[in-house]
Amino acid sequence: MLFAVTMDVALPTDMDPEVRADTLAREKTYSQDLQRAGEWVSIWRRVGQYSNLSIFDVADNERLHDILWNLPLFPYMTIDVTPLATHPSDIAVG
Ligand SMILES: O=C(O)CC1=CCC(=O)O1
Repeated sequence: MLFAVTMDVALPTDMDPEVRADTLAREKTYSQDLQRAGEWVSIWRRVGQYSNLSIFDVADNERLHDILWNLPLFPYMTIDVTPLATHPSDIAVG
């Protein structure tokens, strides 16, 4: 199942710099492991925002929820999920 997910990040301005650096490093590793596994298909920076738009290809809603819930940055994110269906005009479909 394909999903488009936006993640808006709002880190506390008074966050301890070491905690911030550690959280961001863990987020990167977590994301890249899932990209290598094929579930996190792509990640794009939304221009001018501390936000990304990502495409996920996962087994079901529960798997996506599990992935998002365990993001190291989850406590500092506003997340929006859009389930995707094939468009009949997609030339890859015919
Ligand atoms: O968009 C961001 O910076 C947050 C994020 C999600 C995965 C990642 O590596 O960074």
